[in-house]
Amino acid sequence: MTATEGTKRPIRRALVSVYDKSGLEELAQGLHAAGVQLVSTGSTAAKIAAAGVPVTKVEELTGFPECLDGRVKTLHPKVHAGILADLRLEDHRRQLAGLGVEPFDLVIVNLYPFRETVASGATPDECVEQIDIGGPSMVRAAAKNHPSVAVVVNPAHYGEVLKAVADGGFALDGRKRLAAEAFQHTAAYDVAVASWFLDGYADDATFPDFLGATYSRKNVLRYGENPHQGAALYVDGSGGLAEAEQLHGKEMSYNNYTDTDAARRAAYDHSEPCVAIIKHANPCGIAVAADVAEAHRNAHACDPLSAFGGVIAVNRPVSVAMAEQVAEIFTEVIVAPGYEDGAVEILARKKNIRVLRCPEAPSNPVEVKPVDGGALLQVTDRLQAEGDDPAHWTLATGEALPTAELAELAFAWRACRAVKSNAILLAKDGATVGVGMGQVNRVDSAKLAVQRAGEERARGSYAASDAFFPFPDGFEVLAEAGVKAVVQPGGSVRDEQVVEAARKAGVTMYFTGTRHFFH
Ligand SMILES: NC(=O)c1ncn([C@@H]2O[C@H](COP(=O)(O)O)[C@@H](O)[C@H]2O)c1NC=O
Repeated sequence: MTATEGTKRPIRRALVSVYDKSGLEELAQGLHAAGVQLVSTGSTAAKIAAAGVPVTKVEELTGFPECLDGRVKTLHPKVHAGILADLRLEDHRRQLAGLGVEPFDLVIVNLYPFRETVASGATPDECVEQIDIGGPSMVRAAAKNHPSVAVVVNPAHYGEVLKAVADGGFALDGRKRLAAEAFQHTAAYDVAVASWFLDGYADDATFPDFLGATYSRKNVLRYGENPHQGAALYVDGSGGLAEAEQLHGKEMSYNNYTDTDAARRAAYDHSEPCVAIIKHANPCGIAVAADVAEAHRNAHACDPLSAFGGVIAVNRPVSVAMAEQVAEIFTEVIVAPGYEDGAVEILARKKNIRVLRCPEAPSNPVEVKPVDGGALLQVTDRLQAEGDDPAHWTLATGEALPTAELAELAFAWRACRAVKSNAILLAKDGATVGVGMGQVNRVDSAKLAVQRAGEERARGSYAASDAFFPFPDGFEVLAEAGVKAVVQPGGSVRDEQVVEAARKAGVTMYFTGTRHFFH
């Protein structure tokens, strides 16, 4: 560190203009007690004065009234020259003196609550009024001029400010840190405003011209997908898994997050109580039932070998009965919208299981996937297509299924979506019994599903294929195993051959007209 970097700049004059007035009185009193002169805007100044602290109003400084409903308050050369003068330069100091402008050493600003106003459902005009103009201008000016000025955008730092003032001011590294935070603050603010414009005003809003997203680091993870990869978790402020409350267990790992995300995606695809058990982003079991304990038993029974060390997601609160079952099985993570009284304590008998509460269902309307040099944006697949409703399926061959059996096939279809392509899934009694995932041809996925189910469970099961059968061979594997019915999108140039194979085998086949690749 050079002498200049270590040298503190004393704070004698501060500009304070804050929307969020928490901690303001204590701050103003502390600054005043340390001999700092305060200059402030409208209601900030009023609150400071009410706390018994002398304060100069910005309009007294500028000689120009705050006007246009607050659209112009601090946008004045007397304010901005006072913030932007590089006090290391003799020439800037001389110019300020000539202009009769006094410099600011400290700028404390926080902005109009634009995002909160949008979230409240306010009208476009009300939202526009909450686009702060003067605030970001001061923040950016002060942050640019961090060699001379300290800028504070977060009331959580007021204690640190008072301490620094008492200690002779901030050193350069402290001012730089505050400046970086200030630019992050205004950047995130501008992204929110820019994104809102696209949503509200652009005609092709689904695929905006500009894709802006800002994240703040929540925590650094031990490592990434592999131990030689560094990793950290970032949040976008919308809640969800990234901000789930951890009620017990070891720190979440990178792979825990990706598997938990996949598990929640699978569990929330069903409206009945559902449990999904995931390993390496693929299901080792998904089941729906009258209650979560039964759903868990059935999901676990699908593939108990693979469920060892799995990640469990539930779309309902975890009951005590379910917690007792889970506590018997080595489980990496369990995530649910809530837990019955006593359930967490039961789960916590195992030291390492990570117990998460995440009240909201997954809700991202779009998915962004990075690719080299850019990103792909797509509308999230939420089983929202017409073909996801059995009422819209086409009977390709065989006897139409009675309602209860059609529901079995519909469960298989919905569950199949959670399986990495190529996906073949066998289900019985509202539970998966055999899952074939991630193969580069559909025949192998079918073989895997049948092999995992075993002869007995495969016979009479209901099968789903995430995409059409390009040839009859994949279907024939299922027919030989004795499946009762198959649902698949249809649409292959060889559909006729596939349907003919089903007809010959006496297997009912439905077409959905909808595909659910998942990569
Ligand atoms: N227009 C301006 O010149 C201006 N200067 C500061 N502000 C904002 O006004 C707020 C503080 O105003 P008040 O002290 O009246 O509560 C702050 O959030 C600050 O960011 C302004 N408001 C909006 O742009």
